[in-house]
Amino acid sequence: MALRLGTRRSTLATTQSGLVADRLRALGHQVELVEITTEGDVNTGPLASIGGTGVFASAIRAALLAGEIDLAVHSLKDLPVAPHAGLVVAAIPPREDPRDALVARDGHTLGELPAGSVIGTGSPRRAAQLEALGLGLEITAIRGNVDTRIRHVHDGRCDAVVLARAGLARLGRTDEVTETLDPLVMLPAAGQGALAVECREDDPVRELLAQLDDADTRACVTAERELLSVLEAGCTAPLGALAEVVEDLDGVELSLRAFVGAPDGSGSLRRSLTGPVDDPRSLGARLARLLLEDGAADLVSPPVSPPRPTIQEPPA
Ligand SMILES: NCc1[nH]cc(CCC(=O)O)c1CC(=O)O
Repeated sequence: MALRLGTRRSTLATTQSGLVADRLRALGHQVELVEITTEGDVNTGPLASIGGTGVFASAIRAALLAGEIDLAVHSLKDLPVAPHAGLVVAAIPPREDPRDALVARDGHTLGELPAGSVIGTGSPRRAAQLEALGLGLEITAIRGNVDTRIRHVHDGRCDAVVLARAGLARLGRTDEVTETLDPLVMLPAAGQGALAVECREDDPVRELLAQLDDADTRACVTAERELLSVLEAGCTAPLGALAEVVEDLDGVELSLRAFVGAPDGSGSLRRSLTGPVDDPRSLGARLARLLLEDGAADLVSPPVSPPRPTIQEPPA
């Protein structure tokens, strides 16, 4: 019997699902794609107001638990960090380029865009990092699929947009990229560029899917997601995180860099640490604690002003 792979209908989702289906077919399995409509596809309001990026995953997870499909492919960055009861991420295949990319008018790089240029992004993380550069760029909120967002630049509605390079690569659109943003300037979302292959926890298909897992990618995204989870940043908070397997004088290590910004661009923090590749969780947690010690909590959720002391009326 063919494995039923549940996917969202967007071109990016079906392309990503197709990549995983092809890998499974190459291992000798039959796979059929089952299209599922999610709330995030139907509702075009700002993501934050319709439940965050988790809206993309929830309908698909329900179909998995109901036994309507056997596996699902998610963009890992859209998958909530909390484990889902009854489900397991059976494989994290090799990651695509995790960096963000600029698509700007006239082939411009970020540095070439004059002050006052309009940058379209619906991502608080991208907006906060653009603000932090202090270039006088104007951020305007946009949503929509990759094609729609690129069209905003060709239409002249935006001078530039920022997109995940991985999405553009999978769709064969990297020719639109005018600058791939160095992580020193723009840290990607935790898990960006990576896919998550999910199935039911007790399904034997789990073993088969595990063959698609890439150990280095899993270590990197585990560190990034642990950081996210400890910071309790939630899916729309301005947080960037990138882990990489690096080789230094001591041998192979995991390097983790993070950015936390205030939603209004009023402040930001960048920190980095390295740790052993075989303990990515500790690295993520350590960097999260360092950021918290240095004031990240005030950026992630600005402290509410303490209630004014009230004068107690003496009992009558
Ligand atoms: N939030 C939408 C989304 N989810 C995954 C990708 C791109 C692919 C990836 O990051 O793996 C995108 C588009 C984008 O951010 O430009």
